[in-house]
Amino acid sequence: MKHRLERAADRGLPHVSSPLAAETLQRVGRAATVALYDELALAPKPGLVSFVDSGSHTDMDAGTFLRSLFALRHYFAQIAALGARQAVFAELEQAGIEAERRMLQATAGINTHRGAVFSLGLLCAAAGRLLARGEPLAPATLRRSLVDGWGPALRERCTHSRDSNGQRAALNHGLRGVGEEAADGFPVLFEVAMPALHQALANGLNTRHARLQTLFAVMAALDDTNLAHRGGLAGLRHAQQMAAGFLAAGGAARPDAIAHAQAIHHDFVARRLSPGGAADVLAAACWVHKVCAST
Ligand SMILES: CC(C)(COP(=O)(O)OP(=O)(O)OC[C@H]1O[C@@H](n2cnc3c(N)ncnc32)[C@H](O[C@H]2O[C@H](COP(=O)(O)OP(=O)(O)OP(=O)(O)O)[C@@H](O)[C@H]2O)[C@@H]1O)[C@@H](O)C(=O)NCCC(=O)NCCS
Ligand SMILES: Nc1ncnc2[nH]cnc12
Repeated sequence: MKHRLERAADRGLPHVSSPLAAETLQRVGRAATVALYDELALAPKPGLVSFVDSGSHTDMDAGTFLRSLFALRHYFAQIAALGARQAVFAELEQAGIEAERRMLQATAGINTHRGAVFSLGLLCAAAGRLLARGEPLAPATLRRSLVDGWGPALRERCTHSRDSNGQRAALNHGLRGVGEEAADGFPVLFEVAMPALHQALANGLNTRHARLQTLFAVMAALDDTNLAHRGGLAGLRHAQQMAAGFLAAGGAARPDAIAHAQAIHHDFVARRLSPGGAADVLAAACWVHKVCAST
């Protein structure tokens, strides 16, 4: 039985000429909504919102995220279709800005998925671009499609500074923000998260534990500007060390992995830390895994 969000996403398909391409683009967009739901549903997640609790957040809960996902249900198929017709970067950006506006309307101004609108949106566009060329979806081809299609525009965009939490954290601490990650074809996604997810599944971990392992691998490696915004450089480094400690102790394969992750969750809540960037990379990894297996 399909989830309500999946059924709603089915109706959001922009016009494309070939019925086969239309169906495939729809699947790509729907997979993004489902991947964001998968990220939300994972628990425990250090400092992050799940169906169990709101982590380090006082202004939002799982219901806020569900409303945001519902508002975004048409966007991912729309931007995949833009990618399929090799739209210029400004068109992708405009679609992202409009989606972000719908998100903020649905959440009464709370930022639930700004990073995901950007990152997963770009990945959906890269998938559309590949499908239009008749190429298969695989992690390496997706990454190449993104960099070949919009890498120079993304690099150029990084040179414009904006007044945002992420930009300020990146500038103050010399970190790589989401813009640089995107311009380089999301190295942490493709070089850390995807290998971690594949290895965990190959080792026989179930989906929940494999996603937990992936989240911690990402947290240990990513310059998550959300962590730096709330906790300064010390907060970011603390979070990275906790994640590295979890992995070094055996990670999600350890029998008491859930209890260990839960203890780190409590530590992050006490410090008001929230790795929203790592959460987005986990969702992107779930999406890559889904679309590469199903198209
Ligand atoms: C390019 C934009 C998305 C803006 O990026 P910018 O660099 O200006 O910074 P932010 O506005 O801070 O947003 C960046 C979001 O990206 C996620 N993120 C952070 N670090 C990384 C990283 N290293 N790699 C990948 N992704 C990263 C993160 O998003 C998630 O967390 C948000 C929720 O966290 P919360 O703690 O609640 O955050 P705040 O409200 O910021 O603060 P508090 O006061 O509560 O503490 C949530 O968004 C998650 O998704 C960062 O937040 C953008 O401005 C832009 O250009 N948008 C329009 C264009 C567009 O989308 N185009 C799409 C196709 S081109
Ligand atoms: N589950 C979550 N909780 C808080 N911030 C997030 N950003 C992306 N996913 C998130």
